[in-house]
Order: sequence, then structure tokens, then C-alpha cells
Amino acid sequence: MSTSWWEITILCHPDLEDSIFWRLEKFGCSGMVQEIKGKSYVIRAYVPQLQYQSLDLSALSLWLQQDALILELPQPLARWKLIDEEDWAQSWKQHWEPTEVGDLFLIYPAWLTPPEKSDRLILRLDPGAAFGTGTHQTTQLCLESLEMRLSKPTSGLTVADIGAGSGILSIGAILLGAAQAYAVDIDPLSVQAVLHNRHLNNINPSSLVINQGSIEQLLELVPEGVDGIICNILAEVIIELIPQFSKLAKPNAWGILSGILLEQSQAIADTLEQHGWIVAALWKRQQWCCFQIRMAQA
Ligand SMILES: C[S@@+](CC[C@H](N)C(=O)[O-])C[C@H]1O[C@@H](n2cnc3c(N)ncnc32)[C@H](O)[C@@H]1O
Repeated sequence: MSTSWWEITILCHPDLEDSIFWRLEKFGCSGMVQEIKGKSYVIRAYVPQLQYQSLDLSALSLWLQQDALILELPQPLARWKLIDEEDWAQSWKQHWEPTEVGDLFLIYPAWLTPPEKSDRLILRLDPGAAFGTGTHQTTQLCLESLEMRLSKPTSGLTVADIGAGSGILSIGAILLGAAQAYAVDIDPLSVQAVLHNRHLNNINPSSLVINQGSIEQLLELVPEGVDGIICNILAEVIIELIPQFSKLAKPNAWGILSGILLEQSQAIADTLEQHGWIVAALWKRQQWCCFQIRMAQA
């Protein structure tokens, strides 16, 4: 039996984009895409029918309206309809286009033929039901931070990717020259997506290891620690993970953290400081921020 999905379509003011992405992710949506329609944005997101009733979607619509009210922006218009699994896959294909990210990356949907020559690193992706198409600001901030971190030639550098989603950040790190990425995600759909995307990008399976789980699985898998930690999850989750970061980090390790709203940045900075990390830089894009951190010297 094929799974049916709710396709949620939201017509909104461009300045609402971040708060809507945040709200949709909190709601449990997979595979969010956006397109520009004149002066507005159209955002599409998907949730399985088995887990969500139309009442849940009405509540979501109400939250979206309240969020807009708080931000003093025009009300978004949310609609939803049922589609089957095949239609869902097609929806992705229609609305997601190759995206340049940072100075170096070109994110390329798996179903399009990439150019033979490009002065950018082509990162091919089929996110399936996992988060991480490269269109979200937090993913872009992480990829750009990786560009900066890995701009100098490195040898044998290892990274841990907590909340891998589609695997976009692990794959990006490997394309930039990291020798080894260890990825984890609590969502089994993410594990499937990372395996598929690893293959799409011709990455040796031993160079990108993916496991279902979180930081506990990484601590077992890499007891010697890693050189870099990448983590793009919601701030509340990151705050719970930070106390364990130092166990996962080699001396002089760095970290890249995003999924954090600007108003949550102080709480993150305080927690980092309490656990021996220094904020080296803080990058902002609209409502989101990205922390670049390094371990404080003992
Ligand atoms: C915002 S997505 C990021 C995906 C991708 N890394 C990116 O940057 O686009 C967050 C991911 O974290 C996963 N996640 C949430 N809580 C987690 C936890 N405690 N440990 C590991 N993964 C988690 C979710 O399943 C989701 O795939």
C-alpha cells in the first residue's frame, strides 16, 4: 500500500520564510521547498497522513497566523491536500532547482544531469524524506562555515555530523577535503538518504559512515574523537548535546552549530562557555545564526 502524504502549501510574505520553516520543522514536516511567486513566497512541505489529522493542520495554520501577528507581517495563507507517495516525489522534482551555496558549492538535484565542467564543487542530492536540500539558511550557513574551516589544505581531518538529514554537510566536508565523516541522525529515513547520497557523490563508504542515533553512538564509534563537529539541529536539542561535545572533540577541535534562532543565541553561548568552548564567530542570516566554535585551551 502506498503512503499518502499531506502536501501543505503556504503563500506568504518573504520575511516570514524563516519563521514558517522553523514552525514547519517543529511540526514534523519533511522535504520543505520554496519558490518565489511575484512578491510572495510559496512554501511547500509534507507530512504523512498516518500521523496527522486535518485538525493538526488547522492548528498549524493557526500557529502560522500567530507567528505572523507577532512579527507584524501580513497573514500567510495555508492550504493542504492529500497526495500519494509517487506524486510527492514528483513535487520535489518540479520545485527544486540547482542552487549555488557559498563560494564553492553547487547543489544539484539527483534527477538532473550535472554539467560536465563546473568551477564549483557539485554536490548531488536526493533528500528523499530527509531535511537538507541546501535551500535552508541554516544548511547554507553550515556549508559556508565548512568552506572557511576547510579552505587550507588538510590531511586526515575527521568530522562528526550530528543530525545529518540528507547527509549534505558530511558530503560537503568530504568534497572540501575532509578524510572522514561520521554521521548520525535519529531518523531512519535520514540513514537511507545518506546512504543513497553517498553513492550519488561517489564517496567511498568507509569515508562517510552513517548510523541511526545521536552523540552517544558517535562516542562509541569514534572514541579517539574528531577534529570538527557539525550540528544543525534546533537550539533546544543543541543545548542538551553541548555537555557531551568535549568528549567527542580532539584537543584544538572546532565546531559549527546552526538551527539556532537569533533570540536563542545567548543561551547557546552561555552553555558553550560553561562547557569549555569559545565562540570564534557568529554568522547571521535573517532570523538564523551559525556559531563557529573552538575548544578553550586548558
Ligand atoms: C535541520 S535538520 C539538518 C539536516 C542537515 N544536516 C542540514 O544541515 O541540512 C536536523 C536533523 O537532525 C535530526 N535530529 C533531531 N534531533 C536529533 C538528535 N538528538 N540527535 C541526532 N539527530 C537529531 C533530525 O532528524 C533532522 O534530520
